[in-house]
Amino acid sequence: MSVKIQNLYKQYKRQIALNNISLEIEKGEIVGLLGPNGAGKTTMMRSITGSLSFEKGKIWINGMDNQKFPFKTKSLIGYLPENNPLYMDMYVKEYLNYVSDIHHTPKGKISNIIEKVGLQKEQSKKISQLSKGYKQRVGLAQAILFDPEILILDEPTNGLDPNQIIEIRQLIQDLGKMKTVILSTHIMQEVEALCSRVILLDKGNIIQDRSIEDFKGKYSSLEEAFFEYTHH
Ligand SMILES: Nc1ncnc2c1ncn2[C@@H]1O[C@H](COP(=O)(O)OP(=O)(O)OP(=O)(O)O)[C@@H](O)[C@H]1O
Repeated sequence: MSVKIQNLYKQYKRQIALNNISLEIEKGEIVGLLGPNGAGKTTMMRSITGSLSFEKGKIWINGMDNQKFPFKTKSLIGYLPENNPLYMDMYVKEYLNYVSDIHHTPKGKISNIIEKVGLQKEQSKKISQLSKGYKQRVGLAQAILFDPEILILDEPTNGLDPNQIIEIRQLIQDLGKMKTVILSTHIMQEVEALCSRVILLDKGNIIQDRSIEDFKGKYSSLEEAFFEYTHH
């Protein structure tokens, strides 16, 4: 099992963000993590990456408890956070060199990754000078640079133009052939194009966890299914 969560409970002051959720994700799955605003998606992703502490429950990454083995489990996960925090004053290559140092990755891999995410023409620019879509590509590059087994992507195509969306989706699809991917998005087309399974969170609870076909069920589209499951 790539990711296993048992009875995960997280509360921010009086706000329950995750209410005893449990799930298992197999190696090689591309799972769509859906839910209305405030459902708990980012909280769940940050808990898996080990960047957020939680009150109750356990998370295992490749069988290792992520609270007992924070360094080892972190080294298995590439994470593209929602707001894609980057060092704006750094140049693209300089930043990727820096990330590569942190993960002790061979420097030779950087040019390969730059090519993979389509940053060749922008690689000598300062990050602050890049368009939103290219900043997103730098975020993806840092997430995959150390070849993690698990990728957690929070709205990866947010802010990209239609051409870039197609390219990045293709990249995610390719990555999904070798890796476990957890993808949070509000774009149902993206879920349809990439995911085999959907996990739907609402108010901190998992209200659906099934194959994309079963999730769609009797509804005419994923949008309609989402609406029916979450509109109360
Ligand atoms: N640092 C925080 N302090 C207090 N409450 C928080 C904090 N972070 C999140 N929350 C609350 O926890 C709940 C879950 O938030 P979370 O960001 O995980 O939702 P989300 O599903 O990622 O939402 P979105 O789709 O809007 O990004 C929300 O009610 C949110 O207001």
